Amino acid sequence: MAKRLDLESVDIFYGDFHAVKEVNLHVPPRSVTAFIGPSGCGKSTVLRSLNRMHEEIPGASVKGSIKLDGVDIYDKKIDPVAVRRTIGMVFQRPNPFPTMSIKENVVAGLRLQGVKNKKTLDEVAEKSLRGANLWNEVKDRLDKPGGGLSGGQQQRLCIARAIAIEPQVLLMDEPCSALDPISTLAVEDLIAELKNDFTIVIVTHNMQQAARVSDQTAFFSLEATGMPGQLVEVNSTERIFSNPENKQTEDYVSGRFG
Ligand SMILES: Nc1ncnc2c1ncn2[C@@H]1O[C@H](COP(=O)(O)OP(=O)(O)OP(=O)(O)O)[C@@H](O)[C@H]1O
Repeated sequence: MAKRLDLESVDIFYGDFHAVKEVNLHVPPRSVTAFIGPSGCGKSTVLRSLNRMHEEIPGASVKGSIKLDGVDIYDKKIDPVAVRRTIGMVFQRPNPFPTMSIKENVVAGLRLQGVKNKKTLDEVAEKSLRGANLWNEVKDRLDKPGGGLSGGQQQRLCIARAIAIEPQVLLMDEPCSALDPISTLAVEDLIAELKNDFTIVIVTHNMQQAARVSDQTAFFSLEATGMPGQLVEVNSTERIFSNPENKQTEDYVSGRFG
C-alpha cells in the first residue's frame, strides 16, 4: 500500500516569487522523512506540493517532476482530488469537525465517496481509531462531538480520519506543535507504528522530534530573505544528527544557526 515519492528538479512559485529551487529528493516507502530548517526556507511549501495542495493558492505553481511510484502526479491526465485521496495530510492544528460525532469525523471522507453501509462505516471507524491509538479512549463515546476531545486526542482523531480513506502517503505539517509533551509522545509513538503501512513525510521545528521519529532527514535553508529556499542535505537521520556532510547542516543541528 505504501508508495515511494521521487522529486526531480522541483521549483515552486507563489506568482512571481520563487519560493523553493531545485529540490531532488527520494522518499522510500514505509519510512519517515523529516523536513527541518529555519523559518521561511520552504518546508511547508514543498510538503504541500507533494499532494497538489500548493496549487489551491491563486497564482501558485510547481515546475519539475514529482512521481508517486513512477507516476507523475502533475500529469494533465491526473485528477488532483484523487492525488489528495492517495496522499493524505494532517495539519498543524487539530481540525476535527467540532460538532460532528467522533465516529462521523472518522468516516467523513468515506461518506463523501458515497459509502452508506452502516456495517462498513462502523468497521472502518473502529479500524482507523485503533490505527490511530485512540480506540480505547473513545470507544464508549463514539456518538459524542469530536470537539469534546483533548488537543492530543483531536490530533489522533484527525490522523484516524486521514487513514480511514487508506492513503498511500501521509503528510504531516508540524502535527505536534499545538500539543503538550504527553500528547506529543502519543503522536510520535503513533507515527512509529504508522510507518509499517504508510510512507510518511513530516515537517517539524523540533529537532529532537526529527531525530526520534524519522529514518531520513532533509535539511532546507535559504541564503537570504527573498531568495528561494533550497534542500541543503538529505541523509539518514543518524548521519544528519551525528556527522552531516554539509557545514551548514552541522551549524543548524548543533544550534549555531537558525
Ligand atoms: N500563500 C503564500 N503566498 C505567498 N508566499 C508564501 C505563501 N506561503 C508561503 N509563502 C512564502 O514562501 C516561503 C516559504 O514559506 P514556507 O511556509 O514554506 O516556509 P517554512 O519553512 O515552512 O516556514 P515555517 O517554518 O516558518 O513554517 C516564505 O518566503 C513564505 O513567505
